[in-house]
Amino acid sequence: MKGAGADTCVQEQPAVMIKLKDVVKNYGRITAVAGVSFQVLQGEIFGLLGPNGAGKTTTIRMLTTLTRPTAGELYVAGYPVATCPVEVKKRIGVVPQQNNLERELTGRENLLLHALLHRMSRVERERRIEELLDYVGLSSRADERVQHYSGGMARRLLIARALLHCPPILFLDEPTIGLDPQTRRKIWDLIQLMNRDGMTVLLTTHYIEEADSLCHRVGIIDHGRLIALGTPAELKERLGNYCVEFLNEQGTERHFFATRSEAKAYAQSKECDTVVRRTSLEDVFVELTGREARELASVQKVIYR
Ligand SMILES: Nc1ncnc2c1ncn2[C@@H]1O[C@H](COP(=O)(O)OP(=O)(O)OP(=O)(O)O)[C@@H](O)[C@H]1O
Repeated sequence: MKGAGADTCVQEQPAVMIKLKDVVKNYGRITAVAGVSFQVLQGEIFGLLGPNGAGKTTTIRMLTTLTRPTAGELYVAGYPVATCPVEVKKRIGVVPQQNNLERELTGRENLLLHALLHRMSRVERERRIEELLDYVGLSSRADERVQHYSGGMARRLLIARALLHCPPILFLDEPTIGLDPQTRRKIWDLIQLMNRDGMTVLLTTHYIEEADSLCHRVGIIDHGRLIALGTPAELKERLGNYCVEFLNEQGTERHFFATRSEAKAYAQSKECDTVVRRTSLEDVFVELTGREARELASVQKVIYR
């Protein structure tokens, strides 16, 4: 017989905040998303990684009610996106890849405009705008026009705008693209801070090393298909935790091993110079997609006006 105490100690499962089931999106003859299924749990930072044109933005657009899927089901905060778009919109913040701030308005005015669209009361919006300007470090520049903002400042304002109505789920499409390393680090710190405050985060990125250290789980998407899903540690382990790397006539050759001693033994058997190192998430990405993430990041289009 179960004691009363046993019932009170049952651990609650974290809620599923984002769910996709067999989602397809066609644009005419182009299949942008080709049957993707995965879910994101409450409090997770989930990274969607993939080369250009893999289908990441399309996936975010469907989840955030901007594009309808051709087939499949999407749920956000427990609501079906197809039939409850208003309920979904109330519960999500979206940081788009493109800077769509009002350039002629100041940072504060941009936030005010968004607060009015969300029908926030005067008291609430005034409090929340000040709070968020402080949170993203823009209080002293809040009354300057956005056209004078740097790329990093604009990105921080986009994040503040997305958080204005206190959504429990945040979508960020390439939040650090085109930013210098210090600014990128600041944005990632901010994402971690928001996550510590309980927010569920789904983001896309080309900076694989950042996803490696920040995302609890990642999904790798290529040609519209999810080709790997797991924690960064799980994905690296599947490939082999140690890598032996050396140059041949065609370029860099990499071999993966479960243990350091196996990797070292292999390296010693080679006659050329070799490097033995821990496997990175970028190795997983390159092995699965056949493309170098660094090359992809360097050919990104400039997206800030
Ligand atoms: N509105 C559209 N009309 C036609 N084709 C589209 C449209 N939007 C996206 N596509 C195509 O769908 C595919 C997936 O595009 P998507 O923008 O989702 O990729 P992505 O992974 O976000 O790429 P990136 O890293 O470059 O942002 C691409 O082939 C793209 O050209």
